[in-house]
Amino acid sequence: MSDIADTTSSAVFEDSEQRLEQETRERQLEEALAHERAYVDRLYDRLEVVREETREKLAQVRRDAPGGSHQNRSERDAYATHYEDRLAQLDAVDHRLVFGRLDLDDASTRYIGRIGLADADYERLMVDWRAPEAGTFYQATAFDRQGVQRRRHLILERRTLRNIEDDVLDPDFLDGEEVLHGEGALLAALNRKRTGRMGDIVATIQAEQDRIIRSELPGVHVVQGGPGTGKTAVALHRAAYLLYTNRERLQKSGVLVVGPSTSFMWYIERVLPSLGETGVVMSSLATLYPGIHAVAERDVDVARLKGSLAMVEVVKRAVADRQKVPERTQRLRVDSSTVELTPQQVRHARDRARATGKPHNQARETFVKILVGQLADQLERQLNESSGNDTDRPYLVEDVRQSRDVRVALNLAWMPLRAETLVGDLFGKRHYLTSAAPWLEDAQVEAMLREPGAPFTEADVPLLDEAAELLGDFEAAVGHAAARAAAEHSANLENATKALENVDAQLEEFGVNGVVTAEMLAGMNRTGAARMTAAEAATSDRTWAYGHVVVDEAQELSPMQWRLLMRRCPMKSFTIVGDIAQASAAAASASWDEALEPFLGGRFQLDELTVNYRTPAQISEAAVSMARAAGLEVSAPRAVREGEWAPRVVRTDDVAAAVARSVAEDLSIVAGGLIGVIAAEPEYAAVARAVTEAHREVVGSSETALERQVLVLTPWEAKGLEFDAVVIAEPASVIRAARGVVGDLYVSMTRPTQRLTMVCAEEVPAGLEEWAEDGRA
Ligand SMILES: Nc1ncnc2c1ncn2[C@@H]1O[C@H](COP(=O)(O)OP(=O)(O)OP(=O)(O)O)[C@@H](O)[C@H]1O
Repeated sequence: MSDIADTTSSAVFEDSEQRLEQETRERQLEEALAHERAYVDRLYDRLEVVREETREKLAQVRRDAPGGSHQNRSERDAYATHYEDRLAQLDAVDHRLVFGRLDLDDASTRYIGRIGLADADYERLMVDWRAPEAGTFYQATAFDRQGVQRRRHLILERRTLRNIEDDVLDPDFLDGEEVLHGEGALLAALNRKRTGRMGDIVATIQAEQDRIIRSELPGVHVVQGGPGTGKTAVALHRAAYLLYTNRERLQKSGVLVVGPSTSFMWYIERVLPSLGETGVVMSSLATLYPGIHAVAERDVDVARLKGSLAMVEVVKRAVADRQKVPERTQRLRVDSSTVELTPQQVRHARDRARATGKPHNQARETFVKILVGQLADQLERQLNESSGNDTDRPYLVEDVRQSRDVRVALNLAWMPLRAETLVGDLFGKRHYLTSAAPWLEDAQVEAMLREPGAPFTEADVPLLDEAAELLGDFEAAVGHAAARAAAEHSANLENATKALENVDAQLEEFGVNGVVTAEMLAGMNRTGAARMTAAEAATSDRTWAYGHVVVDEAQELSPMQWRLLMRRCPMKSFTIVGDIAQASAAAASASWDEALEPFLGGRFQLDELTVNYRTPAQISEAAVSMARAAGLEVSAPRAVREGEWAPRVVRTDDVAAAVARSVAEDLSIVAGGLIGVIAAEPEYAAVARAVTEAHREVVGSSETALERQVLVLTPWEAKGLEFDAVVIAEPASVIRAARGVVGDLYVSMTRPTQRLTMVCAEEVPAGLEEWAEDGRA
């Protein structure tokens, strides 16, 4: 009895002790929250002041009367551009402005946020996450404190501080205080419902990711990592980091971010603006050639052929084929006379033009000049013989140039060409293709040929680029309008340079040099009132040399696509992220060495990411089991979350209907979450119809609207994306559509953050048997 009484009283005692501890913790948390809220308010007040000052300066610039010299106008434009960009940046960082605080060994504190802020007396209030002093926020650990005693995560929702989360690295720091814990900043971020748009991860970048983000600029960094390891997030944050640390250089030359598809670019397009970086060019593989929006290449054999480096020679031959020597001597009328053009003359002129080493359209000038000169000689001789008088040579040359017969003959031999015409003809007219690629088998020729005028495909894009390199500038070759524009541009450039000499000194007060370059100003002048950023200028210029290129889902690139990208960045400064195991494009390489060797030799640095932040462990396990059963080598990253739901394999006779039912279930379970329905070609139409009929108001696709709660996508479109729940229609068919390779199914299975359902009428793919349930009616 007394034992029981003892136990009870000690339990009561423990209970009250625990309650006391709990109360102390809550009080300390409230006090800390109150303190931090006051600081957060101070930061927002300061942001508002800086914003107001910038607005005022912009208004002032705009108030200045229009007119004045060209140089004055350029100067004003430069200021206006700068203030507009600064305002856009200040607006962009408003949401969750600050997210960290460090307490350091020297008893100082340091707040970490999206930008740096100082008060009116230049006292630092907040450090930009990219500044060297912010590095320890991501890197310090209990084993390697780097002078950090406590790292505090400030968890904001828009402007409001909701919670704090402490990592105490030095136990002495606590001095009787409790460690304050919330859900955990990382888990809170990972458990958030997906919106369909990727968000930034500045507040919770993990140490292995931070090391890659902050690595030095030069050279090529390849980041290999399994699904969900944050490759995309890391690549985009690295772009923001590089823009911050190499602002002067990269703002002038620009940064290009390349991803596989339009849906993927749409998914990631808000990350950099949310980090205050707007001047980055984003392009899918379909839009890398200015002015062309290519369609998918449906035939995998054709994609493989067009992606191979053998195409370099094919394009070269296709251009050479357009420099033709006629079989017979031609008689050409020039006014009332007739001159003769022999095949030997044409061959000789062609060889000399080729020997200039200039591109086709520019070498043509040499070709034309030689032949016009020779024909003028003939004409001169004839006229001198008949009249006995000397004729005026310049007039004769002009007569020859103007002769219709001469123009036709020279054009037939060496026509100025656009890349679009060359590549369009190459696949539109059999004789061009068989002449340029005599090694092709008949079936390959048949597969590559298409209706003349058919749209260009993604696999054509590098060929267009290759052709454009060999052909040179078409406009300059055919008309003088372009030459005039170029002269005007160079005059603008001169004015702009002068204007900038004045502007630069004054812009330094922002600590930003070369925000607007002479090139940009000249570009602005070119487009009249419309202002043009380096990014905009770069987008329309195929020959633009970017300062850095980020390639995402890089495992998909064909050798020809790599060749194009290398041309876009002659400095060879790249961040390349991908997962070789996820490759599905026909012309993709089997390893990073194989992909990059032809362009870089072995000169690249390979880093690896090892933690999966997206897919719960249970779902990852099923995906890895399926991949390994099919013999696909996958790196299986460690999942940070266990997950609430096991993956389901539902057996059915009616795939489309069962998919629609699963979507209904997911809609009710992950209420408000995002649902991805993934179907390969054969099922796609029926599935899209069934899902749309059942959930009309919330369904979208890449063809209709991506901003919907339920998206129906092909495996290719789903690449790189993520959803709260994923329903895969007929996995066996996804494998078949990828010609038996399970990479696409593996990618599709690793898209969910919470739930995965696979609906099968056919056989359940090997490795997934243990998850199969019989849902047949
Ligand atoms: N440090 C982090 N903090 C918070 N979220 C993170 C972190 N790292 C990654 N994530 C989240 O994990 C998810 C997966 O990241 P991401 O899409 O970059 O991975 P990935 O490696 O490119 O994936 P995949 O190759 O499968 O397309 C995203 O929602 C991303 O925001």
